[in-house]
Amino acid sequence: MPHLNRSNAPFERRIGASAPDATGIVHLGLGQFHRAHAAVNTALAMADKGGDWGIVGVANRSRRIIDAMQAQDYLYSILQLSPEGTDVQLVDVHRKLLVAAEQPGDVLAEIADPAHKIITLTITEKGYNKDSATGKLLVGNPDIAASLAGPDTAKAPLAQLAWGLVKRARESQAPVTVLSCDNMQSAGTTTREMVFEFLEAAGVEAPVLDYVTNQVSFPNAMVDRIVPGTNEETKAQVEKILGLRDEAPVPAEQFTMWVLEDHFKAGRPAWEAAGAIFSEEVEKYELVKLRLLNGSHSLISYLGGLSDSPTIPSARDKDFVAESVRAAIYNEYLPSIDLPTGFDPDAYVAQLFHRWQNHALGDKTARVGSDGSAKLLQRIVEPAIRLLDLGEMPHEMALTAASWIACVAPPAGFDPGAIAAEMEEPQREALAKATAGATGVRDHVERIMTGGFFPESLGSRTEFNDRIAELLGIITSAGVEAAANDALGK
Ligand SMILES: NC(=O)c1ccc[n+]([C@@H]2O[C@H](COP(=O)([O-])OP(=O)(O)OC[C@H]3O[C@@H](n4cnc5c(N)ncnc54)[C@H](O)[C@@H]3O)[C@@H](O)[C@H]2O)c1
Ligand SMILES: O=P(O)(O)OC[C@@H](O)[C@@H](O)[C@H](O)[C@H](O)CO
Repeated sequence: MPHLNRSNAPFERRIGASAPDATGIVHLGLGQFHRAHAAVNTALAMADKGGDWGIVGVANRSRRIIDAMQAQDYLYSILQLSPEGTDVQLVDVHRKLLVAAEQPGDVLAEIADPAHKIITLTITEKGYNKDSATGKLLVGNPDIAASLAGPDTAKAPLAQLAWGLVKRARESQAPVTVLSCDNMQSAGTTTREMVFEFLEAAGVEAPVLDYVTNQVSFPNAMVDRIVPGTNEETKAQVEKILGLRDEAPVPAEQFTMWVLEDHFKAGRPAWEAAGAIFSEEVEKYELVKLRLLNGSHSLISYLGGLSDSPTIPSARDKDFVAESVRAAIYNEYLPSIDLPTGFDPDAYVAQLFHRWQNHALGDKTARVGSDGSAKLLQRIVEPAIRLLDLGEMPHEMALTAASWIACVAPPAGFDPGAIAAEMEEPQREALAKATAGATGVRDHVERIMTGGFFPESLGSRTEFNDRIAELLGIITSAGVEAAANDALGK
């Protein structure tokens, strides 16, 4: 089977125009989501309105995607999977690819290059190194600590960004925009805070701080498209449709949404031509998405993981999962959000349930359930505290926490099974250490909730910890469906 490249790529499958050779964007975190979201929007914007917005893509450590894309003249496929059908489209928007671990100096030089007007990020929630308990930069994190000494030591992506901005400040002072495309509340503001804390901890000179204050913007943005991991089946499906071998395709649902603040210091692609929405209510959209979609997604993944559902749609098909998610959304998440103007929550929720039923996409519960310690902070803390303050018990937030604990930090003697074992959890070891020798399920929960994994404002709520422990006890003794029914008051 011939490999995809520029000479054999079918023109009619191309998304938008080919990018020009000139690059205007540097992207850190060349993973699945960037390639199916910002890259696609940028190609579409340039097809309609032009601009020198080719992308320099930076992978963190692995050469896998880069080697495959380079062998294909930077082209790759989006395998769009939905109940309505399957389609392949080709993206041609990257013009240079780097691996940060191998070319750290080159990454800083690309960030500092005045031709580059936007630095986009998908470095994952944990990549911001924000302390769960204090909200401050984790200066003690080994990668951050090692990166503080100087630009040559920059290991973490956040540090590469910060040292790249220092280089830019010292060389050209050219204005630039840093655009986080990660699932975080106040994503831009958070990025700015972490960058500033890093620069202050590194002791950089005052003019650099002035430059970042005045010449670098950090707009907030809400990003949305369900983009699972690639596997051999993805490649086989693309091959069948295209008649070409693509080693770097990305599966994705059809739905896509991007809401951004229009605060760009040095211009931007005409993303509105691709359907992006520019709004001053972005933080409200972020909350809607992080709670209704991502918060529910976490709950589906942990309930699914504990009931042998390998995919989100197979979990969502279970009545007790669907009922739990509806209760979480309508009783606990929605009342916690000041909705954007004109927003129709029922239509949004109906659309979510439809998206979660996408068996063709087959998004994995293990993917969605990964990194829970970084993600649940964005999702359950405020809605839980809100209800507790009103004297009500947030049963579904407690169920989310209990099922997460059951999956990644199970009490002694409980085996959550193979799907839970597949979930990546950066705090797995720390959680195991914190709970070692716990005297029972209540003590186990107490050690997690007060162990620095959650802010004290939630961890200190005894009544919430009691409820988590009750539900965790039911999960371990009678199973997750029984716990979900208990949370539903059945
Ligand atoms: N996949 C989705 O459905 C989706 C949807 C919306 C938003 N997002 C956001 O995009 C992020 C990345 O998702 P993805 O699907 O591209 O994942 P991915 O695993 O394909 O890519 C993650 C990228 O992040 C970087 N990274 C990984 N671990 C890191 C670490 N410990 N520190 C710093 N950087 C690290 C790597 O460079 C990697 O290329 C998510 O965490 C989320 O915030 C994803
Ligand atoms: O990407 P994460 O790791 O923040 O969360 C997992 C999923 O909820 C998420 O990837 C969704 O698929 C995505 O946020 C949809 O836009």
